[in-house]
Amino acid sequence: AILTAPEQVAASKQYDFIIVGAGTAGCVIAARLTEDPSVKVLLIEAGVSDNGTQSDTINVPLLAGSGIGTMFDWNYTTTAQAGLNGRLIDYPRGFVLGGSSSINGMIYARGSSEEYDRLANVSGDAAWSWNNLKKYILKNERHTPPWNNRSNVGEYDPRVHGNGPLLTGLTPTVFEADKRVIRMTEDLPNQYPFNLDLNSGNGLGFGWLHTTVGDSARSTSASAYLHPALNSRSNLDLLLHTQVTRLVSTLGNHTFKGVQVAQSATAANYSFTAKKEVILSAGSVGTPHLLMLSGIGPSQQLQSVGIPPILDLPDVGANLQDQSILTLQWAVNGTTLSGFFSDPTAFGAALAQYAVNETGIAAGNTVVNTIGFMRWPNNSPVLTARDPAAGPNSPHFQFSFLETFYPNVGQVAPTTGNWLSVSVVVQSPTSHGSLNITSPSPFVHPTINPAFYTTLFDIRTAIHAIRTLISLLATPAWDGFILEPFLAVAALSTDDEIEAYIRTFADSLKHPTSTAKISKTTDTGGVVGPDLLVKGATGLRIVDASVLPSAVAGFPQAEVYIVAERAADLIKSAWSLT
Ligand SMILES: Cc1cc2nc3c(=O)[nH]c(=O)nc-3n(C[C@H](O)[C@H](O)[C@H](O)COP(=O)(O)OP(=O)(O)OC[C@H]3O[C@@H](n4cnc5c(N)ncnc54)[C@H](O)[C@@H]3O)c2cc1C
Repeated sequence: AILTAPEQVAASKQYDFIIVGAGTAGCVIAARLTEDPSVKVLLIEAGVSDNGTQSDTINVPLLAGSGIGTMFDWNYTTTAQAGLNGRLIDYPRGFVLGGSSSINGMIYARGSSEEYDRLANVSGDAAWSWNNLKKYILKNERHTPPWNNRSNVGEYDPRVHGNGPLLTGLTPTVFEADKRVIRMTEDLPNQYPFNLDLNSGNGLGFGWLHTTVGDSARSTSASAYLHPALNSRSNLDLLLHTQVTRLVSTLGNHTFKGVQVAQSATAANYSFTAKKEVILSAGSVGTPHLLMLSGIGPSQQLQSVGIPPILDLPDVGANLQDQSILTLQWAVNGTTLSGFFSDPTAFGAALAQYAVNETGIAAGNTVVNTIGFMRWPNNSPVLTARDPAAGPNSPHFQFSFLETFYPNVGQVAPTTGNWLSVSVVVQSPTSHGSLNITSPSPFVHPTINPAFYTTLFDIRTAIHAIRTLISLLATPAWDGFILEPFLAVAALSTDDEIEAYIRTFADSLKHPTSTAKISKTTDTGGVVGPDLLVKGATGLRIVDASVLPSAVAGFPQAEVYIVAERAADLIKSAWSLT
């Protein structure tokens, strides 16, 4: 059942599990646990439905990205970023069923197998390794053809895709820039190798991008997992528009099987108790915030804002990692989507066509179809002290090829010409920030400091990536296509100039992780053990991006889905469920 107010939860109902957050991970857990008809689950989501008047913003692939800053977003902001000239950065997180999977950029790239092997090493549990996770990797996702049934032969490896509920696919339209990327991999395979499938565990090279688009619509954790379960099962209740404000320690000790909820700062509080476990899936911001509100975290910090500490876990909120993004733009000779995006009539016509029969440019992934993952050369001095990549076959930086002028913060897109933008991402940053609590009120946002570009490695890697990109676009594959760089790009020559560009324009890629990170059972640090149970607590597990040990070697949503699939089995096995 879908409930919209806490008083609708029947007092007589005894839930086995309470899941906090119907986001990417939370919907997977809710759907998998309720496969056992004997289990009763209450899923609590602070945000809104994905099936309302503005749900096109979520569902129409062309509109990906436009949920940012709307009612579907928690609308967080970072602290002033010392590495970005003191700028404050918008920090979106999904405030809607499906969580961030409903407002994200839809890229589905599992990345390097070494990422998962690192998870196994850090947690001391070999079951988290790539090879041992194979079942869950395939259980989550399914490749589907684009709306126009364009053949994808040679653009992906069907053997590495499964038969799961989440739909993914490749672009319905190939652009000139995509052809040039592939030609470059044919011309210079040693420098720029072709990667047949970025979901195969091979984390390096250039290839076609899978996005979470299937049947002409965005596929989310809610559309793929939650709604089918809600539609067919009576053992799952979803409580919407309701924030969990505190975890309650039921026995007056470290057993956290209760939650307190409210619909606003002034509304009444209600409490619910789980018979078996509370599962926190509130995301890399929501999860550490809620732990701290409940007295679980760095004791001194909690005391300083008037929260009585119950469980001292200094790593709650610490270790925040994120990846940053900026773009460089070139005028090109050939049609891109620049004209389409600057023509409201054409844009409107595409949406009108979509409304009629879910076809056309609005029905598939559009802006970015090809991507490349690269490393520093292995003998680079910058790697001498420590290589932060997940392993020797994992990337340090990444390029995405965007079929339009993609402005950096504060830039305005030219209204004429055809443009190619390439985004530059430092994939394995060494900067670490933190998330801190400033008030005992659950309705006051925590402070979020990703600490972008506060290490020499990160700035040197971004400079190296930009230089690599400029020389990449000078290879023969791009002849006759690239006309000239945009003004701000043309001005880049010295390292100082490139560094200034980075600090002026870098933004968040919106990939925060590690604020409740996993560690070995025997480690004193970390927040959860290999079974994702909170260290020192009973009845409390965390399943979301916050447990990941570091910024991911691929794109995070794929890993979150995979972790959640295995976590569901861990929970089932702990309680002998089917
Ligand atoms: C704009 C944007 C673009 C992105 N682009 C990509 C991309 O292209 N590819 C990719 O792989 N990743 C991308 N990401 C990142 C990716 O979406 C996230 O890493 C992933 O979805 C996180 O999943 P999660 O389960 O940890 O959290 P979420 O999916 O964010 O779920 C957390 C849920 O908990 C709810 N919640 C929080 N606190 C409470 C509370 N106290 N009570 C009740 N409910 C609560 C939230 O409302 C939300 O629904 C992007 C993210 C954003 C925001």
